[in-house]
Amino acid sequence: MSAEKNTFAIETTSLTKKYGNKVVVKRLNLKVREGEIYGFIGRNGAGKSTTLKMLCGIASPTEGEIRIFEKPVSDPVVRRRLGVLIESAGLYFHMTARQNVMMKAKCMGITDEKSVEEVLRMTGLADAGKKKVKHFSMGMKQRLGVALALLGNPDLLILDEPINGLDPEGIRELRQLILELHEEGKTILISSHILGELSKISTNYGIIKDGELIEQLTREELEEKCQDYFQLEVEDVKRSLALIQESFPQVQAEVEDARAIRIYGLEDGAGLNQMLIENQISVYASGFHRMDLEEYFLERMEGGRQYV
Ligand SMILES: Nc1ncnc2c1ncn2[C@@H]1O[C@H](COP(=O)(O)OP(=O)(O)OP(=O)(O)O)[C@@H](O)[C@H]1O
Repeated sequence: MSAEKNTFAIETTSLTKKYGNKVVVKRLNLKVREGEIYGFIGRNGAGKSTTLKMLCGIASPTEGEIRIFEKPVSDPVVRRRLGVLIESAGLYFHMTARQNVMMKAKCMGITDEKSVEEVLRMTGLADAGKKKVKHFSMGMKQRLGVALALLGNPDLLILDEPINGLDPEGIRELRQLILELHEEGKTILISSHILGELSKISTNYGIIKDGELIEQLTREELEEKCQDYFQLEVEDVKRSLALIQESFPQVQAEVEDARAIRIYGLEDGAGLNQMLIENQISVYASGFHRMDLEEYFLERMEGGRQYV
């Protein structure tokens, strides 16, 4: 993977957007370093698209500041370094892929045909021939949207939900393309609510909930958080917790629901079961689990667990 640098491709300070009285993006301090694939994750309506629109200059912030490559987003130099795929990619359905790309190239003042061929090749559309966009699969349309975003060879790509509507093959192709672009040194911000997919490519994550950035973390930090745990289903959660804390003071235990407890940092699962049984607690089920990334994100977006 390409090396991450220490300069910021995107940095926002207290970025806020209100629609009427509703605050949909709240004081966001988003930081994306050059060379990262930044997975921007949140449920539908969390504020992802609104944030991305502000980053691209499509929507104006109510408050706060945005810097792209350490310059204001309005700077024309910044505009040229930015490629964007947001919502409907602005495709002309009665035209072919090549005609669409040529049209956008013309609007951008790009006259050399090589650039057009290059983005078609990179997105696997060079052989789409005379087929009109209206006959394209969803995957082809998304790839064409990415091709348009790639015109002008931008250093930063902002892709809003590019996986939406793609079949597994389309997802695999897009993933491959994003990884190749990253290898070339591009910084990529990609939003999605499909967590499993993002976790296959992202080097960094930002989790947005109700307009607030509740966490930013690296892939390594995330993997560390997805540690093994021991899960117990017992008849008396409260008494079990007290007994666990007394007998295994080094572990961290948390209530999952009315019957289940999660224990981190435990090595001797059998010993813990034995201790509970000796104390007349019925253990219905127990075993070691590994939290996957999806589970972690869901818990963060649902407001976290209750630690004891
Ligand atoms: N132009 C607008 N006027 C009023 N409210 C809006 C407007 N655009 C978005 N919103 C509201 O802002 C909130 C955040 O929407 P946004 O589209 O940014 O979320 P999202 O995380 O991208 O979700 P989705 O994946 O569903 O697009 C939602 O409650 C939405 O209804």
